[in-house]
Amino acid sequence: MTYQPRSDFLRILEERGFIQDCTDYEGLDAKLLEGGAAGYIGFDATATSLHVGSLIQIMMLRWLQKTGGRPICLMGGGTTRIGDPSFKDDARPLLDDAQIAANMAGIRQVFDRYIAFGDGPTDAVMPDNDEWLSGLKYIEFLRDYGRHFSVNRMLSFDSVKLRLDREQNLSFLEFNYMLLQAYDFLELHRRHACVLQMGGSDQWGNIVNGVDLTRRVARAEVYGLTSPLLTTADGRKMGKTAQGAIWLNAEMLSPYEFWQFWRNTADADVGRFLKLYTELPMDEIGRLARLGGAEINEAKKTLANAVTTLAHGPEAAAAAEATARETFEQGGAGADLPTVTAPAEDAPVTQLLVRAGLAGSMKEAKRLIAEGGARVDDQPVADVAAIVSADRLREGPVKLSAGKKRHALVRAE
Ligand SMILES: Nc1ncnc2c1ncn2[C@@H]1O[C@H](COP(=O)(O)OP(=O)(O)OP(=O)(O)O)[C@@H](O)[C@H]1O
Ligand SMILES: N[C@@H](Cc1ccc(O)cc1)C(=O)O
Repeated sequence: MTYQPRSDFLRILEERGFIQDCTDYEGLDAKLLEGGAAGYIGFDATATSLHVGSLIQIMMLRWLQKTGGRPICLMGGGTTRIGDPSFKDDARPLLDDAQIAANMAGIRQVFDRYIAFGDGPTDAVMPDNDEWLSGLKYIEFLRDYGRHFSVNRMLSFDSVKLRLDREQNLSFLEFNYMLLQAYDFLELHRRHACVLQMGGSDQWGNIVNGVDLTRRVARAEVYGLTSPLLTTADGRKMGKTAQGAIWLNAEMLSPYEFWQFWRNTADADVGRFLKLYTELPMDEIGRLARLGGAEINEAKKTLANAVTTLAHGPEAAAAAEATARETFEQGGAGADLPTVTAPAEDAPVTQLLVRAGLAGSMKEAKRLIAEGGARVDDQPVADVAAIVSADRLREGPVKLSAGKKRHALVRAE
């Protein structure tokens, strides 16, 4: 984008790499300069935690708060009952009300770490769209709002087009999702004077529809802003449906494993991740990202410490760093390693590797041993039939390793 924003919020978002697209960049900039703008991001309650993909969105809300705006963290209690089809190959499994409530409780805990909630002018609020969606009357909704949507246009958005092009089924239930998310924006505009909706770039279609609906119905100018999607090394969107999600909730991923994820960042991603996921000053990030050779590892530790401190607090970050130091630099077995239990009886190493999640199957475990990648208590395992004895298990936790970086402890039940 050639336009140079003047508002702190957009300047920071732009220089830190958060911006993919905006419905009206200059207009939004002018709105933000008035001060106190309310902006929202919606999160469906499809799991008990958010993950590093949605952390990009949380960081945007955090920057909005830091620069004087009002974050609205919208819980999708209502929309979760439909399931967003955007860029999804199949319909999402339908969750019941109890699951949705439990998921929302988990997600709330995540937010409390990043955003300040309350009644002050920049304090965040957390409404649930079930409040207004569950009471909608079908015919009234169609007459008042449905008439503003063009099916022709809805079908043109990439988020549903791919499913249609592949002739995969898109149910009418899912097709309605876009209308409901659009209606949320209008409702948040009415209730909280919300002027901005943000989200990952997969949300573009849903966001643009909300901007249009609010313009038509409330005759108000509101704005949409999307971020790039964080992808895995093989180019897939990182999310909770992707294998191996990096969760923000300590019950789903220990702070140690979380720390390790950042510590193992690819060299080329260090600068990008420091900008998106930490609040370190830009010149400091520039210096860290330029480090080469072995020194880049210091930058990765700085990244891991900063992101873990935000997610789990400074003590958890320090404990994770200490465990990593013990495990990798001194060859010990840190207490924070992921731990599984096993019966106190002789057990094949292959079975324990699978139990600890270090191998996906017995076949994979055997291959790991055959290739020399498995260790028990830091000693290489040479025999695919090797066992860990009951006595050894009773003595205390056994350390298992797969390659240099993946470790786990097995304790006797
Ligand atoms: N990898 C990612 N990079 C950037 N933003 C993301 C990423 N994954 C999700 N988001 C954004 O986080 C917000 C909340 O997403 P939500 O948690 O509801 O579902 P999801 O993670 O997209 O779902 P799933 O992982 O099941 O595909 C959305 O704005 C979405 O675009
Ligand atoms: N559709 C969004 C979640 C969302 C729900 C309701 C909204 O109003 C906005 C966003 C997602 O799947 O990530």
